Amino acid sequence: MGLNAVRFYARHSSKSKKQTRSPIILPEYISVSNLANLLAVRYEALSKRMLRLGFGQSETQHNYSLDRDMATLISEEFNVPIVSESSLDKHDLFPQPYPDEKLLKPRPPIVTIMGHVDHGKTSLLDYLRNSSIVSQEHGGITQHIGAFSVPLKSGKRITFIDTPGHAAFLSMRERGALITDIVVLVVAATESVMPQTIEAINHARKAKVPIVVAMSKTDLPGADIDKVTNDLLAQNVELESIGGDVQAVPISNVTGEGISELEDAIIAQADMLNLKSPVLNFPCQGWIIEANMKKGCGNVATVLIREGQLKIGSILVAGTSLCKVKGMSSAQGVPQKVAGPGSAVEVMGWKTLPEAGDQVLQAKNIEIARKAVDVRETRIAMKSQADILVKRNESLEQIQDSSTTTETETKRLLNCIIKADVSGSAEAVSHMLENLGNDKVGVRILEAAVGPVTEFDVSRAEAANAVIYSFNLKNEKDVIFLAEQHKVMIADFNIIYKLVDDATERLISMLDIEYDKKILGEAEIRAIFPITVGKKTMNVAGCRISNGSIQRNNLIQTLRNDEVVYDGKLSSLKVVKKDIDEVTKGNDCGMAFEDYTDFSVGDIVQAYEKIPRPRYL
Ligand SMILES: Nc1nc2c(ncn2[C@@H]2O[C@H](COP(=O)(O)OP(=O)(O)OP(=O)(O)O)[C@@H](O)[C@H]2O)c(=O)[nH]1
Repeated sequence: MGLNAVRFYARHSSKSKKQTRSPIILPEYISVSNLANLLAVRYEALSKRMLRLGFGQSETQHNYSLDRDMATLISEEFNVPIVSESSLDKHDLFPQPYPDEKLLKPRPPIVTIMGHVDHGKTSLLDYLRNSSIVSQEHGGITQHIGAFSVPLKSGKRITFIDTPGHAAFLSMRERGALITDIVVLVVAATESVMPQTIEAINHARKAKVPIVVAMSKTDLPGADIDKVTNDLLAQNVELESIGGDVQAVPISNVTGEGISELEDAIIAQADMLNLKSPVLNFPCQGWIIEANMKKGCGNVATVLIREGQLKIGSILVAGTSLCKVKGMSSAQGVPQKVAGPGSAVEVMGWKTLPEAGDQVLQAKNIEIARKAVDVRETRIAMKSQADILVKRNESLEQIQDSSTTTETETKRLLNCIIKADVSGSAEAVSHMLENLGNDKVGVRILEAAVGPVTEFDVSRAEAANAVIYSFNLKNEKDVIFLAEQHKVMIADFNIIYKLVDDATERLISMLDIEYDKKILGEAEIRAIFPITVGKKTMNVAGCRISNGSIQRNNLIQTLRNDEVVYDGKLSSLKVVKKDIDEVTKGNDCGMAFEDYTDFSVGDIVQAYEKIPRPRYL
């Protein structure tokens, strides 16, 4: 039933009621029996009330899932106030809008390197990472934390994400985490544009992230910059050298030639983007780049900071993970006390492992963080409950659908569940059954699966009025017994054509029986006599038998101008005043018909027998 109708009934049925119960939170979907639990009423009481509200019988079943609007209306009927799920939001954490432009400070660009396999992404990242160590005071061994920053001579910095290009970029973009400001597209000048180059271009374009091209392997013979330029043009990437707006820098990851120019190009692009973030007096916000368990450190996660400053002791929430920052270190292994926008730091202190792509938000204190985690967990639980309910409803509907639509106006369907020894035979059986039938009857396969018939198959078959075809299987006695109890047919076969014959017979038996009429005798109505039976007067047809004979119990039809005007039975057959069983050709008799007196002189009365026509597909 429609929501408006329910609303109408609810409005008109509820007297002014005072809400007395403590409020409940309704998920997006809830089953009828779960709603009964939540409302603390018996299922029977709830379904009764629902029927009164105008819900259909099927909508009051235990497993039927109600959407939040419906459940709210019903709950109101029981005086139970509802707290909307959105009220959970007030305990959650959300990214803060940027303050006044004047309070924003320039931040380093965040760069992802993408490109075709073997074109030099890793080599470029290695070169950049090594150069970052060399130029660091506390130089040491770099640790892989998923991102690192390269300080430049100019004092500026670039942060590179160094998880495998495509995967990281895509998974984060899918989660709505647009972390990257610029894509460096590595194209080997020896090979030029390749399929993954095009893919990377498309990803960057979709995400509206500008590209800087790094033409690698220019130290090798065969490097052809013009070809790369033209091939990129064919992909609508117009390089500056031919008047476009995309910067391209020839580099060698082996000699390091061109790499500082590439850094300059990235900075120039970043300047155009005018990347700025709030730093002071703003909660720290960022993204999880990687997370793992580290021996001696517990759960660690790399946080790429976009806004604010992260400090030891800060409280963070990412997804449903909570962290009181115990320690931080850079990709160069340098411990950090404070990290600002554009920095990637490995953070210790996570209670549980967050996921790459989770947004990181700072909470003012641990209570606020805990509440946020709580509401997020509640939301996830509600979502998964809703998903389960929706799935359950779908399968319920499917079963109901299959049982109710077994007989459609146009075609009757034999519902079948096929169980077979191997998938090949399950497929073969379903293929053959699917092809059976005609425009009036056919087979609907609810399931074709491998393995013996289960209790679930039996209950499903019962609900859907289906036959279970079991092919080449030994079924358990318990299941066979259960099927017998529930009058479910398990048709067992080892030979496929016998199975097909069985299904064919079942289909044939579903066809309507059509009959031919064999005329046994014929009479003409020659006069109409009124007779008195008790206090009633009724008309009787005076007939003469012109052909064959007419018996008292024969099926009778009356024809007028060759059209059947009556089809039924005699209520009496008399010769003179005597009841008689049969009158033969040439004799006169009086006939009265069951519920029919509208006959006329000249009508033809025929006695007939119904002969069923043979049925076949
Ligand atoms: N001569 C030369 N060799 C390079 C250059 N860049 C990369 N190589 C070599 O090319 C091969 C592939 O380089 P990688 O950096 O592993 O390429 P990749 O794009 O990271 O490859 P995947 O990770 O497999 O996608 C390696 O043998 C590198 O040494 C370059 O600029 N010049």
